[in-house]
Amino acid sequence: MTSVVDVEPNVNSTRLVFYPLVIIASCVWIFHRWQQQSRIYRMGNVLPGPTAFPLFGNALMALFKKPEQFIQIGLDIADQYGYVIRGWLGSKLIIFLANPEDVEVILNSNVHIDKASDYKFFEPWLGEGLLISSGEKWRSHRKMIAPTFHINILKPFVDVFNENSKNVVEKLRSEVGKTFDVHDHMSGVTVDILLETAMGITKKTQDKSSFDYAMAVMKMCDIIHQRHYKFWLRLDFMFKLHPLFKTQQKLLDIIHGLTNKVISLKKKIYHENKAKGIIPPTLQELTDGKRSSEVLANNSKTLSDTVFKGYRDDLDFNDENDVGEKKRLAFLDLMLESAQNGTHNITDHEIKEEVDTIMFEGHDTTAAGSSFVLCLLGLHQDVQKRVYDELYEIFGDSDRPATFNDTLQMKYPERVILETLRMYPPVPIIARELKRDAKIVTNNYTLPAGATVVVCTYGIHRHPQHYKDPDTFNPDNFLPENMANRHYYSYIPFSAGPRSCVGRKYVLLKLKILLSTILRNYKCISEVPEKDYQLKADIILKRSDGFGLKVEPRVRVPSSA
Ligand code: HEM
Repeated sequence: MTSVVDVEPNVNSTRLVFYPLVIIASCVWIFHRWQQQSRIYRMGNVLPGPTAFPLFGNALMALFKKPEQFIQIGLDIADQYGYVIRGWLGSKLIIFLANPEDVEVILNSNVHIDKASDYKFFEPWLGEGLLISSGEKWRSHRKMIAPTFHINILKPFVDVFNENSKNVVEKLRSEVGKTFDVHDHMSGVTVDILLETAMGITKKTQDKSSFDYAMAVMKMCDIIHQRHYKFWLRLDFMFKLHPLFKTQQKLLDIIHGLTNKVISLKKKIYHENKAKGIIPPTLQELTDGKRSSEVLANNSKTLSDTVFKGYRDDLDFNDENDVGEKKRLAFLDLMLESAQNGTHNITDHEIKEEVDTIMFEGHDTTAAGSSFVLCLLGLHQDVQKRVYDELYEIFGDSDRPATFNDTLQMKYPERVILETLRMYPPVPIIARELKRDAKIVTNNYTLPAGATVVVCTYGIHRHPQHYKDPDTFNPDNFLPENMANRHYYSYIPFSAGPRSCVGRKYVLLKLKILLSTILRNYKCISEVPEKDYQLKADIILKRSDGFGLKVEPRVRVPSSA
């Protein structure tokens, strides 16, 4: 028989568990009811999407999943629900869009330009640089930075691209006969080129601090990636308790230390030169040709200029006065000049934020894009042969560096680059936060203010409605006749509209020079079929199995010889 004394502790412990559970369940229920009344909840639930659970929404779908699984999960959900899908991350409404007409409504708007809160992980590094800023600050900085990517500013970079491409060719000699990860080389050369074109730090003037900087940029990218897919690191207070936080602080000291040092040095030189009467050309002069008698015919339009002509951004409109080669100035020099001569009101701190932004945006995206191109060419030998033959027609068996005009002749290599960015867009999604309701084309849905809109670039690029055999690598997708009836927003590797990528022309020019130099010197071989690529989509699309490649020195004869 149980005594009264034995029963009491059991009853007490049951109460201790039972009452808090009832209180928690009631709170969840009240919260859920309150949420159901809210405008965003009512409007969000009009949209199709998987069943959501109180408190968690659809967040549990991501539990215990690896970043490598996200793309397939996304594609499966899209198969089930279509072009517009709603998801709840707790009480946060996320709307995924994959219809180019809907995407145009968002990306081509001057209203829906605010970045989603997920970009906040960049803040300690990039501050309020162009990538994450919004409102008037973004508008005025964009106005200043877009012209620094004018074709006249980019042309003198051809030498930088050539020199650094030659360096990669030299480094690859030690890899002949091995399978190696080509991304390491693409990442290294990209940082070197950025150091020179963004800050004016040449290979000759590079010292230990620029090497440390390059390493720090690569490691910072990795930390930010981790914060995106490890959900416990997303919370600031958890991140601050993690050892990665201390590492981040050290890396930021290195990165900001160098940017600040270069800015003060450049400013000093600017003032010394000014005292001697040496005034550098203004951005306006560089782009409209006032300081040049050399005027080239404006025949430098490429395939990409046609592909992107429906974007309606501010990059094509500023190339009208194409006046030929000019003095080479880094982006930082141009910003300092604009600040010093009073054309733009920008502080040293803001210049630092913009230089850091260019270093980030220009690095991982380009390294991933170029690594994909080389692996795909290694796999599709027929395509590589065609690329090489076209290069042979331009360069013969010479070892001369590429000129800007050569890049205009590289038609098939350009199609290869565009097709690679279609199948493997380095930025696989773009996220915006709606500050106002947005009416889209599909079913006339109204997306409520407060929602996060995710543009599914990867999904759009792989949709059979826009590309026949979307999973087959086919550079001829970018033949004019095949592009003619395609919606402009069915190809958006660089985003589109007012917030499109300012580095678009820079990167296409750079990739043509880098890749052609490598291919003129090596034959690439890759044995991993595309179906075995383990695609990892966090911020930048990469292969978690690495970008394995083999190279063989090339005998410079046409492939038919
Ligand atoms: C293959 C290489 C590249 C790809 C695929 C790419 C793609 C993109 C995309 C999709 C965006 C929009 C991001 C968003 O709205 O969330 C963007 C923005 C941006 N990109 Fe790139 N990018 C590349 C290279 C570069 C380079 C080389 C630079 C600079 C040297 C650069 C500078 C920027 C900047 C500053 C922005 C922010 C523009 C703004 O918000 O106004 N990008 N890029």
